[in-house]
Amino acid sequence: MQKTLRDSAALRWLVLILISSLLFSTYWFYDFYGGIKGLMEREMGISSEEYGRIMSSTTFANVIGMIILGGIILDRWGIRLAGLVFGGLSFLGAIISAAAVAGWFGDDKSTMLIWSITGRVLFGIGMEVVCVMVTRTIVKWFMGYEMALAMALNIGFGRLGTAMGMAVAPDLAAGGSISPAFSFAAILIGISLVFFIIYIFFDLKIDKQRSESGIVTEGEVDEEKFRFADFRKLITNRSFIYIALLCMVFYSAVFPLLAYAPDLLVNKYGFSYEMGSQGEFAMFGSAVLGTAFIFVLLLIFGLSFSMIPRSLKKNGHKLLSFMVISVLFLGYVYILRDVFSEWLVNGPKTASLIPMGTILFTPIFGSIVDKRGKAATLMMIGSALLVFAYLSLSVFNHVYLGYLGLISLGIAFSLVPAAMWPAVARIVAENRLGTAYGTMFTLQNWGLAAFFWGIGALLDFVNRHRLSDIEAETAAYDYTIPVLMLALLGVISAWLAYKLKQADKLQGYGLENPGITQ
Ligand SMILES: NCCCC[C@H](NC(=O)[C@@H](N)CCCCN)C(=O)O
Repeated sequence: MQKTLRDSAALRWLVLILISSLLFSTYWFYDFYGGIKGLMEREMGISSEEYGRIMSSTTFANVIGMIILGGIILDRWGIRLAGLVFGGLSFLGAIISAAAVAGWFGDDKSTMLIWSITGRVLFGIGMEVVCVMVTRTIVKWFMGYEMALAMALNIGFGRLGTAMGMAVAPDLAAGGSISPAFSFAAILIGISLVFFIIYIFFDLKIDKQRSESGIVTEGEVDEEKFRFADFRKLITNRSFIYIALLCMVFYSAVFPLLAYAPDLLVNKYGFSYEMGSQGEFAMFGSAVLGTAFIFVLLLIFGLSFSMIPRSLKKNGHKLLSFMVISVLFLGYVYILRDVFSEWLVNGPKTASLIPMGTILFTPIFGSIVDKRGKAATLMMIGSALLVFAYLSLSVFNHVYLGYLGLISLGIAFSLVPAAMWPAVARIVAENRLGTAYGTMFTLQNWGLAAFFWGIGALLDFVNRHRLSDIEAETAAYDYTIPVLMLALLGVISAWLAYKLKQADKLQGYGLENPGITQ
């Protein structure tokens, strides 16, 4: 068969980097609010419920079908045009939000609130369709190759955006105004759109090659009109129903919590919003140096290890690698103990370690799905871990159990997405993936709308007798009930993953089989 651009590994990964920049910037904008919740409340004069309303507004247009419409448009217009239009929409929404908090439309609370919500609504439509578009692009380039790993790395870029947004936003707002944090996040989206424009050249070229070699092209996909019968077939497919419901319930338990996690740590365990005595830059410097050091050691280890002849390695090499990597990791923690001791008492920085951890774990689990399969089982384990995480963070009060809860949450947040998104591409044909992901994201947005707002509203409600003390900073929010409510979502997720495994056995999509076929 004639080769196309996607048969070159280097080009596949380059394309992944180009399109993932959009995920990095839009996830940054989506999640950086969590790092400055307290500051936003003080500067804009809003309550927890109103903060929840702004976060929840990201989903307002999506709950009434905007992503499905976006997915259908994507399936008809193709990646290039849809990417530009919806990427541009997310940029516009971000600019409006930034202008709102800068007081461009007026500096009274209700004007700021209305325009912040307007910006988030537009941003929400754009970012979700961008996410569908990026996922479909990965399928186009990686199907039959390392698709789960590519999706996991792509999610890793997004998580890096989430983590950095949460961790850096308080520093950007440190001058006493939240406005720079908003402008910076909006500019990032603009820069990533430039990367997407570069990608368009590769997309044009591969489509030309695919049509020359008789493979179905974007153009042919576009010509196929969206048929309602396809949509009906999709939403009556048992495996698709379970995976879509799992997507809704699982993400409702995770994304909203991230928007409150820094505040939870500050209020429950007495963490702070400010950094300690050592100074940001000294700490940042030692973190970068320490990380560079560990990479050099790993490189030396990798190189010397690859020189050992195969016959000598046998089974001992796995144990040896594990031991060396553990020692290096402990050394890393030891060298950076000052950095960690300051970070682990800071709410936004500690919370940012959750998405940060997933950057490492999601590709590891993605690679396992590629090579060994077990996607449905991994989704069950991930959901069960969520239950443990939320019990630790709600009914118990010990800070070490809190850390353990955060680690479990990070692992769950890596396991389920790493297994879920490639699994959809097994259940649904490539030219209907836009509609399938769009449907899943719509359900997900229903859940997010309820829980982004619901946590804030419930928080205000269960703390209603001490709201004035909380405002005067003489009392703290009690997060027990809102987090316990999320543990229940974990139980439902585990059940849905189990039902998915059963449905797959009947329908034979092979979700438990390895993904690499070429
Ligand atoms: N290849 C990407 C697959 C989707 C990953 C998934 N993203 C979503 O669910 C988005 N609808 C919402 C993103 C919100 C960002 N905080 C994910 O796991 O991130």
